[in-house]
Amino acid sequence: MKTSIATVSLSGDLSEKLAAIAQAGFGAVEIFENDFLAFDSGPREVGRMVRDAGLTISLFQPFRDFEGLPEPQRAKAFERARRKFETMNELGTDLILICSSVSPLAQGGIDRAADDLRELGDVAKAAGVRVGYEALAWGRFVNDHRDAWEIVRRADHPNIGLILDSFHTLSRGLDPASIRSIPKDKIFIVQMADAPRLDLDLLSWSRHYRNMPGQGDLPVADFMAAVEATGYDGYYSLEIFNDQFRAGSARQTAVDGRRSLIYMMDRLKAEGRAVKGPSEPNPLPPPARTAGVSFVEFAADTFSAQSLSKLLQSIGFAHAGTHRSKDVELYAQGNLRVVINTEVEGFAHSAYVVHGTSVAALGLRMRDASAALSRAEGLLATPFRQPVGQGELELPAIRGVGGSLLYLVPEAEALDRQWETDFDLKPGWNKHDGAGLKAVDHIAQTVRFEDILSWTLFYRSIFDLKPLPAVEVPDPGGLVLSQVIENADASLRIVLNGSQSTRTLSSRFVSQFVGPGVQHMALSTDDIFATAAALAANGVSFLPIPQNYYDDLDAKFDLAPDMLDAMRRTGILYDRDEAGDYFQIYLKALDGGFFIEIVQRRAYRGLGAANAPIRLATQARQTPVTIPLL
Ligand SMILES: O=C(O)c1ccc(O)c(O)c1
Ligand SMILES: [Mg+2]
Repeated sequence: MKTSIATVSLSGDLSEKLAAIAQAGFGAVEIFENDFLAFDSGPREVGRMVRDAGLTISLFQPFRDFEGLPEPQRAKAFERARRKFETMNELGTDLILICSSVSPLAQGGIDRAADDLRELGDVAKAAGVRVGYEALAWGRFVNDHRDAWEIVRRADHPNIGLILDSFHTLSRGLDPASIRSIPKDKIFIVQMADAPRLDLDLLSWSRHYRNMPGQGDLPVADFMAAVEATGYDGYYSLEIFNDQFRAGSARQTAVDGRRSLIYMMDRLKAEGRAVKGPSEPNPLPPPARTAGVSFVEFAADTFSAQSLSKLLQSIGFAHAGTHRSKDVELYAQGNLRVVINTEVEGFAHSAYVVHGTSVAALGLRMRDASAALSRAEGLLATPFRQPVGQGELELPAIRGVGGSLLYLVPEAEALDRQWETDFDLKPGWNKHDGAGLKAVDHIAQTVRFEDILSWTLFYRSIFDLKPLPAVEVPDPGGLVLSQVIENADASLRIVLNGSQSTRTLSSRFVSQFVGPGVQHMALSTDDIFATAAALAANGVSFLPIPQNYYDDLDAKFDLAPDMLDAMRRTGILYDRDEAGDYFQIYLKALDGGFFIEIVQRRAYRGLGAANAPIRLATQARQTPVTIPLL
């Protein structure tokens, strides 16, 4: 697959954009005219910069309001085109995009437009360039790729072809199947973009909310499959107008872009809907199958390690063993494994120095860890390795949120063998029921608001995880966007939270405390009342929940008075869906904002979103605005 991206998709000036695009492994770049005009080097030098970066210019664009003009504007438009063709020669590109006219002066008519393009084809031929015609979804007369194709067909000129853009086709609900019969040689380039479903006018939707294929709700895979059916073997070029991407990291956006194209093409190949060229690399292993969280690793110093250890023991964990060669302690309860790493070198130490006491790594139980690693690498994840002692287990790992690690733990190693290899373990260490906590129900990672789409794509492309519809949760300091991603049996649920307001607990966690990373983990029990009682006996205190909340619960649900009373006294929250019910209780947050939640679910599918505003308001009342030392 030949990949390209438009400069308009990224932040920065032209040289920053080119560096990011080359670094992410694209073969080509669309030069957006404004990026060129605003840059202070001439076309020859820009062309050289592009080639020095190892890139080709796939397209120069856009050229607006060309077709259907009356004289004298028509002659002027031809003259303007001639000038641009000269610039293209200096830049070193042979393809320009003309988007369908929005000019109030333009006149309609398929033949009139075809005549204009045929005549322009001769000018283009003389200049050694080609012209691609694209239907803007809001074009005055031409706003459907089928009409654009008919114009190109009637123009019948070798230097005039069609440009397809998934957004323009799919935003108008046009059936991409109509692309299948277009001869591939007449498709000069294919532009790709997805978008969330929004009830907006087409132009605003397109100019602000496009996103990477796989990040939105449009049927981009069907569009791409239709293009593949023509035998097209040119560039897939991302053209993403997005306010967040314009403000974000160019390098990250570029990597996300390449990841999205690799992911889409891999999906099509797996479904037998893509043409496999002889030069195509081997397909990736299928989406990596997950089976839950196998362990959670904290980075700490010796001081914070003591408080963490106390906290873990107060919620029923037992100290299970000590690493044979490293300053790492293991705690266990049920199927839960938590390690505290106080090494003064290596990865966990760097994590501690940068983030303070925090979750530095998650172990994910994988059905096939080595296949998972090669899929992750194929999707541009950063692998991580560090030296292990002799005879110690080396687990494949990749970088995740905030530079933390995701260890890919082979299922067979996950519960016991991993620890038996590297740790001196206490007898019966893995038979400890403690307070009845069994497993990780979900892990919540707080990220910068602008990065939610990026991490969602990361998880869903590499793993067998699917995003649920994102929800907005009110915090007293502003709204928090919450995106759940889970596997089919919900044995792994990851929540990504991010907020545009600086005053929410989420934003404060990212900007004042840990940075992007795990803000809370929810542990499951089969009897939340017994677990809460055991914890209370150990001196654990819970987040106090307002009485108003319980009065409302009483009004909403038919709960046994005794149970409601016990919930009221303890601070247990409740929710119900069609499938079953859900109980939650929160421990008070640590200084850095990290907290533990305990849940009991009976077939319930969600994460208690209805209760989140109550919890956030209570936490906000409890969280000092000062910056504690970690
Ligand atoms: O928003 C626009 O005007 C615009 C311009 C050029 C394109 O290729 C496009 O898809 C949209
Ligand atoms: Mg376009």
